[in-house]
Amino acid sequence: MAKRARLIYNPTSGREEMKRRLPEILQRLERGGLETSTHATTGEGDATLAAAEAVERGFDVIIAAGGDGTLYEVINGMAERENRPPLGLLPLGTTNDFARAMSIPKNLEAACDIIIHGATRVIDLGKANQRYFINIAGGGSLTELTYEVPSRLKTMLGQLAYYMKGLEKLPRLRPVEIVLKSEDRELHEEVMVFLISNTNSVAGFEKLCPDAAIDDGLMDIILVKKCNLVEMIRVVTLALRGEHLNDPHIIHFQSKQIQITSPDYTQLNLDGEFGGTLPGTFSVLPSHLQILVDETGNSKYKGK
Ligand SMILES: Nc1ncnc2c1ncn2[C@@H]1O[C@H](COP(=O)(O)OP(=O)(O)OP(=O)(O)O)[C@@H](O)[C@H]1O
Repeated sequence: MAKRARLIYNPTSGREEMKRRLPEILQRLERGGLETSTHATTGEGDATLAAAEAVERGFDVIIAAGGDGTLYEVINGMAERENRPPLGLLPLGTTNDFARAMSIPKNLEAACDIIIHGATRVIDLGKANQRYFINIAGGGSLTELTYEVPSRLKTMLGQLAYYMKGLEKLPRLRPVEIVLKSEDRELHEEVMVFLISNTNSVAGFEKLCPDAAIDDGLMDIILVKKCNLVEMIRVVTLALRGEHLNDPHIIHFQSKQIQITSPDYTQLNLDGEFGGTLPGTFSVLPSHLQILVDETGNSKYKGK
């Protein structure tokens, strides 16, 4: 019997690619044995409602087509429900960190074939207060830039929009004071940024947390201590090469649960989206979601 799939797609994502390619994608999924119905998201939060509804309706597969923002909303709709079906990804967005971490190609035919093939990998999810994240949670002035870029600008300029916004923000960097408590430590620090990572590749930093594994039941915590602009640029440059962990401005450790408080008003960024403010309790939900992946981990379309 054919499986029933629910394709939740963001029509504005990337360069509105889904608007053009939907018929061809549906046909490919259908031929591969997935009877697929669609939900086009209408705006912020809609993918969360659509994903929750898809679980309730008992679909065999949920497919998130969009960027990391759409994926974040979809996992937030699924995380608290029982009988969560496997989740497939069609990466369309400006940033597809999670898809990249899972070696899911941007080539849509190849990504459809991975979904059709049906191999799954069980992964951890992160929880930040009452919300969930799949890639990374963070805070501090550096992380605020991602959700300041309007969706329309992102569609027009793609990745460039982030960098422009990032450069504009650099002179405004200021540290925040935090108290971080985990199972085995308590830190009082002034930090430029704090990151809590589930995967090892984040926003162009492919070796941000070399030890982070998506299924190890642990989060990787990275703090960048207070520093000046020149030091900050040095840390970022080292981080791009994956050589930052021994820098004196970096604190790095792994944990299952942490609490962070701050006397400063500090926004949280979850997978690139606004995620409330501190105080925050962050934890891992081990083996919480099945992702449809290329089981060889070695797609011939890799990187395309
Ligand atoms: N119909 C819509 N119109 C405008 N915005 C939408 C619509 N549907 C969803 N959104 C919002 O668009 C945001 C960004 O979406 P998404 O991540 O898929 O694409 P992106 O902006 O291309 O990529 P990324 O977030 O990876 O940079 C989501 O946070 C979502 O709330």
